[in-house]
Amino acid sequence: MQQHVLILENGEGNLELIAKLVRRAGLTPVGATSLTEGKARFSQKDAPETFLCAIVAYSLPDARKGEAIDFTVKSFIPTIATTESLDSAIRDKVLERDVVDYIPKENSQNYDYLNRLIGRLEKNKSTGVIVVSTNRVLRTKTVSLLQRHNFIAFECLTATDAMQCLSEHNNVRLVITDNTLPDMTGTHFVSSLRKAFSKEQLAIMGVAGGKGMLMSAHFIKSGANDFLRVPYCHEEFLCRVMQNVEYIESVEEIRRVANTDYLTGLPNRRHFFYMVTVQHQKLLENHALALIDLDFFKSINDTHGHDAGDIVLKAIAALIEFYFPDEIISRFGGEEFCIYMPSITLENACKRLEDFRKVVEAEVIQLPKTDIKVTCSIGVSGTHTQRVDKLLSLADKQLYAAKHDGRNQVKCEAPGASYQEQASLL
Ligand SMILES: Nc1nc2c(ncn2[C@@H]2O[C@H](COP(=O)(O)OP(=O)(O)OP(=O)(O)O)[C@@H](O)[C@H]2O)c(=O)[nH]1
Repeated sequence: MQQHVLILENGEGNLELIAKLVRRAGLTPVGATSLTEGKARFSQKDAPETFLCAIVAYSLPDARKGEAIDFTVKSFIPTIATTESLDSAIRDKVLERDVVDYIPKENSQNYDYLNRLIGRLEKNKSTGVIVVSTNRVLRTKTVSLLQRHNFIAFECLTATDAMQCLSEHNNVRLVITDNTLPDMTGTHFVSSLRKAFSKEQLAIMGVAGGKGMLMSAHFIKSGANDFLRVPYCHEEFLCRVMQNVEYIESVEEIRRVANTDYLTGLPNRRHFFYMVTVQHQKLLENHALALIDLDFFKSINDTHGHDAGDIVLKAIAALIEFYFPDEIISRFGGEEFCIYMPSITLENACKRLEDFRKVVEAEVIQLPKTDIKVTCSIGVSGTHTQRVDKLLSLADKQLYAAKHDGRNQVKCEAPGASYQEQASLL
């Protein structure tokens, strides 16, 4: 919804540079080089809500002392102020206004920070941060800074409340905790949090006042990712928060990429095994595993080209996702997919897979130059075993039989066959 960013910058050069960053973030810049022009451009838009934020120079030709910042703040647009240099007098004037942040445009790294900040403002809307402190002033100030950056901020007075809040909200990426809590010390709280969440799953930032130098080391040794002494500087606080949240997100992204098949977006083979073994530590008696393999896929590649083959694989993956939304699915590699159904009779599994085979057979897949249809062969095993690899090799045997008997069919192992009987056939 909020696709626009209002940019009020000094000169066309600065305006274009920042507009480029905004476009790179997938947003639409609405730019002006004076306050008068900016007001006119703003009034052409429907409402402040259509603006994700405004990036506004402290000094413009017709607004030399921050009047443009006052305008955007009063218009309820989250405002990022820019200044020509790091001047402490101007910094104070900027920060006394209710801005999201301010960026001195003195070097390229500051533009990099601005770039990250624009991206964060959108992402932060779904990112939770818990602030734990009995100090109302500290809590209120911290929450207000977080909200300026669009974070979802939760206030907690005790470690127990914070634990409860964490269990209720799976969007929390950072916990900021004071050291003096009614039910335990902050450092104890950190070490107990670490039993449930690793440093890569949840960032923790300790905050404490006083002059003692040991508190930061104490927090970090207890498992905190970071520490900040109060009263803290506005900019340092926001930089640290951003850095900690970005760290958690980078690890999440690396994990996501490592677990996902790049072409279809389905979980890959390695992640499939992880999900089956972790989510179903004890495999139930009634369960089934199916291997789905496209028929004559090589000839699709040979006839229509490799890109067309990719389109077919993506189409089949989308069908699997649609028809098996609650099962564990995976692209195993090449033109082979796997489905694990943790709680189903073999008979019902085979019925569902036969229905799916018919869906694939009927599906018309659009390629750039023509439409094609494909078929698939499916092997299913429902043997009661705790070993996924055994289940897989039994399903593979059925798949081999389906291919051998003419393809485009589902083969299920004999109902009630024991694992030993099936294994002896291998
Ligand atoms: N387009 C595309 N092709 C792939 C991909 N991965 C594997 N392939 C191709 O999939 C084809 C698999 O061929 P085969 O193993 O001979 O199987 P088939 O032609 O489907 O024959 P049957 O399984 O016996 O019905 C090979 O040509 C691979 O190059 C991929 O990611 N994209």
